Amino acid sequence: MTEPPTPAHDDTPAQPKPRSTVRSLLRIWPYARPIRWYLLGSTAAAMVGSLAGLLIPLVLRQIVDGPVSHHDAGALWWPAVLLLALGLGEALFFGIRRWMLARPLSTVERTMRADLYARLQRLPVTFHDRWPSGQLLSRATSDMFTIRLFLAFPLVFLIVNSTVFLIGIGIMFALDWQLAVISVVPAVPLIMLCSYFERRYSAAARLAQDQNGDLATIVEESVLGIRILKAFGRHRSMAQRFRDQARELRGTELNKARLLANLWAVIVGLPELALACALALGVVQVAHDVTTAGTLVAFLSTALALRWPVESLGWLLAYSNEAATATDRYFEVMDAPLADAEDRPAPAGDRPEGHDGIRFEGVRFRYPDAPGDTPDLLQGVDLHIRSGETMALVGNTGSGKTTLTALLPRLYDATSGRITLDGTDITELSRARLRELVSVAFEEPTLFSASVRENVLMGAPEADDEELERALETAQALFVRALPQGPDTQVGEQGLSLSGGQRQRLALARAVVGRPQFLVLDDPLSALDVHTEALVEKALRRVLADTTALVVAHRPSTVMLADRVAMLVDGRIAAVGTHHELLESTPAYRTLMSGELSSAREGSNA
Ligand SMILES: Nc1ncnc2c1ncn2[C@@H]1O[C@H](COP(=O)(O)OP(=O)(O)OP(=O)(O)O)[C@@H](O)[C@H]1O
Repeated sequence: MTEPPTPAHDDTPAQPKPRSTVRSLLRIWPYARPIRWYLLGSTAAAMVGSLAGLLIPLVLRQIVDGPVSHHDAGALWWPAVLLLALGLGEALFFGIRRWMLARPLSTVERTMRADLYARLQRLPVTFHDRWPSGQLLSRATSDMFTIRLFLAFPLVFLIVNSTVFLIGIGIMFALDWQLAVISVVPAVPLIMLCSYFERRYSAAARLAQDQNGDLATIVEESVLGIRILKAFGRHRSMAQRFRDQARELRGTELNKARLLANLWAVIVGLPELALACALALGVVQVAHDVTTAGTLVAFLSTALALRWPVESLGWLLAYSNEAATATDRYFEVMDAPLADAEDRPAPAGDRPEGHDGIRFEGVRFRYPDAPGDTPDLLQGVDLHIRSGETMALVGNTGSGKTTLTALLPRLYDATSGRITLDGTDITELSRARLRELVSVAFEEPTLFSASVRENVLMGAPEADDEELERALETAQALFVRALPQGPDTQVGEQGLSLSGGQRQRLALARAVVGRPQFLVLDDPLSALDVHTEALVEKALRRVLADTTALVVAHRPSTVMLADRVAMLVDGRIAAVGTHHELLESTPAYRTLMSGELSSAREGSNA
């Protein structure tokens, strides 16, 4: 099993902690509360149906001690009609129980799932960095299903069956206390066994559900990365990984089945043994006229009617346990802390004043799961990007350029130091406001299963067609016009496949459509051919003229878009200046640029 929750971080528990099944299940109550009357009605219907079934043995006693022992066939009519009515009543009320709950339960499931999705959207990137997507997927699907099923069956039947069991035992004591004592003796070992089983089963259930999540992660990764897997001929090894994971899950499921089978054997076996003893004693009692044959029949029928409540106990306990585990897994996500400012109301006057541009002051950063013995990735970055200026950010691979740009829209929060936009600390802005001000285009352009228009207008939902057109023009994404339905063509996973360069241009259009005050571009032209790159650069210059921008650059052509260049070395800004100044003054910059130049040349020669 991969460790969905990583121990080092506080928003994910290291290992499933020992927990109380009841306490876990109680957490579903806020969701179940709106349908409490349906739950109550359904429980009442099941109770009436079960009690109708429990009355049948008493009618049998009347039949045996009356018409049967008196050989009076005529007197059989009414008891027979009563038996039929009780049978039909039992069936009818069980039907009502099912019918009452179906719709309300699907509402509970929908609400819980919607809340989970909303939470996932609000949780910080650090959370998503450490949780495999399959784990989240299985929480949103199979765990939700388990919880719904718990509310539909085990919850209702744990209440109904326990009540029916107690009433049935009461009837048995009323019929014959000696036989009843013999019948209830197995209850003591049964209770002890159930508590032992509960502990073992709960650990196995948790393991199985986590392994299910891991399996979902493998499926998801192989589907998303199918091209890479095929290109590198790795589909067999991936299939082997899947088989290994599936085998582990199978082992855990078999262990669960074994535990359940053992419990079931005892739950069924012990009462049968007790019943056999009661039957033997009952026959002796009837032979000595201590009790009537009708009473013995009624006693045995009641004992047999209680078989289902007792036998179902194992299944109900097992299922309740799985539901408790599913609830724990659900709330692990719901309880994960949101980023600080998410919960903070936006302060009044939520708008930076002045024209100070972007300032990084002593900014330090390390990823929460970075090994303890490694130095901070950013070790005190000081950088001032003047208002209206475009600053290129260069540095070796892995030096932290992307990370530094991710701090601006607060995808991650700086460990210390501060970042200001026109003089306002970004932590004092609401995230919504911050993300209106700062627009980003990442190196990996992600498109969603939606139309081109929807994908681009994510950057400014209220923008009109004219602005959309302008953004597409700026990003040299006019290929959109030639798509089957123009900007309304579906793209992304469920739609038309676009080339890397086309996707990158749409991502760029998304970043510029809202004419943002601050623009962050992470190597925005890396997937473009030389000709398109020149066209995009030309249009981009116009956009950059009106905004304050930080552009991660790997190629000299991208560096040329900028007014000045900052060089990131060992977590600090080692040099700032124009491209030509740095070429003259900074040997490391010269090396970096000549490296990039030669690799660019190699690339274009290839
Ligand atoms: N989400 C993450 N969690 C932990 N470590 C990360 C994460 N993202 C990046 N890193 C690490 O941080 C370091 C810097 O990564 P970053 O992507 O910022 O570098 P970069 O300068 O943009 O590199 P490149 O030029 O190759 O794009 C790398 O060592 C990387 O392994």
